[in-house]
Amino acid sequence: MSERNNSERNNLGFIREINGPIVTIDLPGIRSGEQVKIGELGLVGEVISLNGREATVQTYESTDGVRPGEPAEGLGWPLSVELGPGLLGGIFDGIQRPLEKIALQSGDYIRRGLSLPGLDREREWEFEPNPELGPGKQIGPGTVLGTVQETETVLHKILVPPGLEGELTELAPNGDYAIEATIGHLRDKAGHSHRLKLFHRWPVRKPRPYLKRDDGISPLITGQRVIDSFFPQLKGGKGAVPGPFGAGKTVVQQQIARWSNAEIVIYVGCGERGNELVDVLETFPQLEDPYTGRKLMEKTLLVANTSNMPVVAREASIYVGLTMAEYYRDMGYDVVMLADSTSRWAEALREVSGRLGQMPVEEGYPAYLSSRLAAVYERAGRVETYDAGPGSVTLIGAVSPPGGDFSEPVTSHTKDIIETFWALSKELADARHYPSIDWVTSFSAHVHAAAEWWHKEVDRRWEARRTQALALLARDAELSRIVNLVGPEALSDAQRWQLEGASLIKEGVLQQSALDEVDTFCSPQKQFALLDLALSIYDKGMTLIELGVPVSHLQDLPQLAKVRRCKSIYNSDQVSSITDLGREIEDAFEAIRVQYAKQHSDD
Ligand SMILES: Nc1ncnc2c1ncn2[C@@H]1O[C@H](COP(=O)(O)OP(=O)(O)OP(=O)(O)O)[C@@H](O)[C@H]1O
Repeated sequence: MSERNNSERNNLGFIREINGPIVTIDLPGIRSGEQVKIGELGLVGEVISLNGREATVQTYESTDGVRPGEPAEGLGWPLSVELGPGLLGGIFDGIQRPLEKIALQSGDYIRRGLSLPGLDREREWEFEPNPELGPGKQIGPGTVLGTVQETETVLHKILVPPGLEGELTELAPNGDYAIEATIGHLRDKAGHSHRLKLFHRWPVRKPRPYLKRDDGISPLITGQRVIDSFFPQLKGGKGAVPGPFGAGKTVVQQQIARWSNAEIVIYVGCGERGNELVDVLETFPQLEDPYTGRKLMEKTLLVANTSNMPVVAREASIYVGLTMAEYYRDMGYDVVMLADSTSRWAEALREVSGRLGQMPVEEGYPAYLSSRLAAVYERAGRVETYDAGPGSVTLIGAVSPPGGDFSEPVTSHTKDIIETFWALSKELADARHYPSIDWVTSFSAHVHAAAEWWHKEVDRRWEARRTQALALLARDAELSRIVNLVGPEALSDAQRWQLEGASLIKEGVLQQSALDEVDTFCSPQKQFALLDLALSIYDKGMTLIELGVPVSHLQDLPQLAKVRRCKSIYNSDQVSSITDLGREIEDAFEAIRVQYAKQHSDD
């Protein structure tokens, strides 16, 4: 794996056969998973299978024009990324080449074989050594050697790379250092000295180690009501956003990137259509971090496959993103990684497997689709790091099922793996009900765990209220079917009030416009206040209806319209105004009750 090994080997061979992005090479001593350079152009590739000295390579750049007989070179290490300061704010391609630098060197179209390191070699960073360390201290993987202020808002911890352990013999003083400068020395058990730098490399397909899994509970608050209050996600959880074309996947992901309480955001655009990617690349740098007022990119990095990279390159980009996510997790940060979309990633698997002549199982996908998907999601989690407290990677994958059919293999396997499923619905999107997360087909395995947090931090009735709202929505679906069959006249007053209650939940709580300045974010306290408001009105109204008050008396109340608009009238700091409105309506209901009782006694 080390560069030293590489120079000791004769690592030159030649190309035998080319089958699109799959290239067979003849190279004695090559290892499985090794990174290779293919052809005169030096295209980037990775060995995916070995048969003696013959290796099958998956290339991440187009092999057009490359011929058998051209050279193939083994680099001696697996496909790896560079981890150190300078990642945040960056836009990388699927193999961590910095896209902006590439554009400067080779224009908008990436010249094939272009080899550029992920991290800037020139830039200097002010390193502040860890005051608790000094010569003679025993250090190991993940020990925090010191810090670098990577962006205005993110302090980058410089970690001892996994695999290194021993005695610190020297640690550099405070000062400005480029990433390749030596900032310390470590002597291992065998007496070998290792140089420590501000960065290290890590193979993308190997999950980074940590001390242990951590089962602490902390919800990822996204500020989106249908997510937080109905289908909550915990930090370190695995989620999926499946949705048909145009149902709002991008907006959901952007809202999470922007508003969630994650400290680092990694967005991997693995092979969505070119124009969408352009949209992301243009939008993200404009977004502001509402918590700091600074650019969102200060805590964000983007990985984007460019359209001139072959489909198989999408396969690597998820691992590239995940490795960087784990790296920030190891610094003790809560990271959210958005993968857009895992369907396109799976298509890359399908293409490679087809070219390798493997037996397709479902719709052309290989038998290992589900285990690969599971292995990707397995890298999410909340962990206890070696030296930086708890950290987490929350992985949220968008899924774009062809024709919106959720029974297709990628969606159905994903559903078995993840813990939160935010299913976008075409019907809701067509009705302009946003976010179009369908409350019938979506689910969260985190509800009880999240309830602990909600009950402690917000209100102990949270879980009961959530259950009641979902039951009312289910009742609404049943009643709507009856109305469609026999018309609204067939409904009793109580049933009509149930429809009214469900509509208050849908319009007053579930619908949330990302474009509304006030409503784009909703604090947990405001979320609960809105939910409680809608349900309290429903409960009180039902009591009156049971006493015989006609439903129209209640439906005519002018305050109900305000309940529907409340979400965009009051911001998250004005929760008491929402409770006041609740009281006002309660008084109005009481007046109706008194009047009704009086009428009855007069009769
Ligand atoms: N929460 C929201 N608030 C307001 N408008 C929304 C919301 N979600 C989606 N929209 C509207 O729906 C449009 C389509 O959303 P979006 O681009 O996210 O769809 P998509 O599912 O990502 O599409 P694709 O299938 O092309 O990836 C947006 O441009 C916006 O007008």
